[in-house]
Amino acid sequence: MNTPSSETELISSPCEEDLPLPCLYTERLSLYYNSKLALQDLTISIPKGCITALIGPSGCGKTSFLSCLNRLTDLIPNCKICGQVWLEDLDILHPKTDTVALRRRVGTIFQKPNPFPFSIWKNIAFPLREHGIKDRQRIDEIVEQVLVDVGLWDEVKERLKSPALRLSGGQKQRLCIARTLALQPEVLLMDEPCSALDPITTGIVEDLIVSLRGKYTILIVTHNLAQARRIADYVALFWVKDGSGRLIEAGSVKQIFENPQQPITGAYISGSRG
Ligand SMILES: Nc1ncnc2c1ncn2[C@@H]1O[C@H](COP(=O)(O)OP(=O)(O)OP(=O)(O)O)[C@@H](O)[C@H]1O
Repeated sequence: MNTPSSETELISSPCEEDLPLPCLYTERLSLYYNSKLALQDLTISIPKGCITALIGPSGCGKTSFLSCLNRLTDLIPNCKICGQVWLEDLDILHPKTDTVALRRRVGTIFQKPNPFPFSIWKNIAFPLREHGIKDRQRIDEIVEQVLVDVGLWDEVKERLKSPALRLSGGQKQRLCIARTLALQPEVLLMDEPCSALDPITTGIVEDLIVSLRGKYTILIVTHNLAQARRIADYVALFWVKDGSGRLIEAGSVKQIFENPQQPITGAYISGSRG
């Protein structure tokens, strides 16, 4: 996994040679809100088919980084990005990049489950129809498949027409993941997907995320270091330095937790900083 080569004491991962091919790649990515530099010079490659956890204290730019990867930043007034962001051979920041197609390839799961105020079935059918899939039998097949994939089918198959808002928090989050999977993304951006869930439900959603490894490239923002250690293959630590968010260190989960190269990383994972 690449790390920035600027003067900040950043290093390359010793296991770089073993990394799977990158799916996403940023080079000297910086992000401003008005004149405030929120992310500075971030160079990283995200391995394909793996789970990469983004960790770091509040305000260090983890969510802002995710927003660059599917151009949600376009929707934020006075937000400006420079540098490069690639999804395989797609130049994400190119003005001609089709953001609707991009967001289909790069799906987002938010902290708070946000099902539509429709039935369980329609939560999945609606985006499919919006993307041109109109055949009822095909829609039914996809609804069943993605609900099976997220482990929800047996729990809801008798009540597909009942309101999604009546589901429990964990079921809602799994439905939101199913809704995203229905559009066959390549990348899943998950911004603290378990932070609104109790520990048992968190375990169910974590098992689901692990089951998606290999089929999707997953980036997960988490404040839960134990969760990062349990489920991630790779970890990237962000930190605020001189007022802007930086990438401090990125590497395999084993390296970051057992042999961190940077003093800040060691302090953060031991709980003495952050
Ligand atoms: N829309 C916005 N307008 C102005 N500043 C913003 C905006 N969104 C985020 N920021 C600022 O950018 C910095 C990075 O925020 P961001 O939400 O990306 O950090 P984070 O690491 O995800 O934090 P947390 O862990 O608390 O969610 C913070 O200083 C935040 O206040």
